[in-house]
Amino acid sequence: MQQYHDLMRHILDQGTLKENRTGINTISVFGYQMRFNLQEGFPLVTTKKVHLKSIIHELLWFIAGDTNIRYLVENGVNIWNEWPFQNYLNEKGLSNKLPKYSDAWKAELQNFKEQIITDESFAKEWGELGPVYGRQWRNFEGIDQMAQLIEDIKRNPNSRRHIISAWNPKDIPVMAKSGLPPCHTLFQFYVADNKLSCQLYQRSADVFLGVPFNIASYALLTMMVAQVCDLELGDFVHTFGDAHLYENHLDQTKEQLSRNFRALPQMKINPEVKDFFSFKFEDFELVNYDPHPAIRAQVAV
Ligand SMILES: Nc1nc(=O)c2c([nH]1)NC[C@@H]1CN(c3ccc(C(=O)N[C@@H](CCC(=O)O)C(=O)O)cc3)CN21
Ligand SMILES: O=c1ccn([C@H]2C[C@H](O)[C@@H](COP(=O)(O)O)O2)c(=O)[nH]1
Repeated sequence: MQQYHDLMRHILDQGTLKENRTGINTISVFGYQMRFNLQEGFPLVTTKKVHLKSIIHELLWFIAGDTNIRYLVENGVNIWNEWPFQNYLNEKGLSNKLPKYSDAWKAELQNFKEQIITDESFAKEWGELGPVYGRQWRNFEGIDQMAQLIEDIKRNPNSRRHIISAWNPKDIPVMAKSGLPPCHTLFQFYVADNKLSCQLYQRSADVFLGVPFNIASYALLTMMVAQVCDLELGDFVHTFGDAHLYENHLDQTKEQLSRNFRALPQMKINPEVKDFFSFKFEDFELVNYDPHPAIRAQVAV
């Protein structure tokens, strides 16, 4: 995890102060790359505890083509709630009464979450994020990119066209309203020496909160694709556009940088699963994860 710490340090040393739509400024750099050899262990950050359960459920939710937060909330995953919630406040004309990040806003967010679980029609109306990742991966203007990718890797591993794009220009304005235009914009697979590698282009990266999730998610995705295509593991290459630290994450970042690395855990996947779309939560087991304690931080909405 040296590489992740190098990225945080690089931003602290070289980053430029920038404003953005969230109201919380960042320090940011443009263009950066990390590489993780997936044979060396599962790249889950060890200098703070990362909630892997959220990552697995989120990935299965993308793969299922789901775009409503209800499945996530039902499974205790709360990382996507703030965006449909803010949209709900805006539509109901409540956003002035409940200023973002205030205690009243946080209390109302809890109510919103309860209603998503208990009231199916409320979830249908307000829990929908629009045509985000799940939609674009499984139904990009009628194309199931994920199913095609798996078939193409099996049939023609040497191809240089193993790409999935979540960036659908037609849908960007709709996504901007209820969710977010995709941050993990495009990814490509590569097969050499019977090993599968994956590279992600991430246009915008919240390095303290989002990036540990993104690394683990794409490492897991690569392992799943490798298993169903009968390939060994290669590298996960993580390429960034705007990589930033929010100003209210700087103390947490320094705290994390003061901690020592620990050995990487291993991810065990049920070897029986050979159909990419049949993976279930129970098919994944993380072993030997011994992280430092979690570090809390507020997500910028
Ligand atoms: N500003 C921002 N940063 C992000 O990382 C981000 C977004 N927005 N919007 C969409 C998704 C949602 N993601 C998120 C949202 C919240 C956490 C978060 O709060 N993580 C905490 C607790 C996680 C938990 O316990 O489930 C953490 O300590 O990692 C992480 C990723 C990643 N994305
Ligand atoms: O998987 C994700 C999703 C989102 N982020 C971060 C990156 C930015 O801080 C925000 C998105 O805001 P934009 O104004 O649309 O760039 O969310 C992430 O790091 N990882």
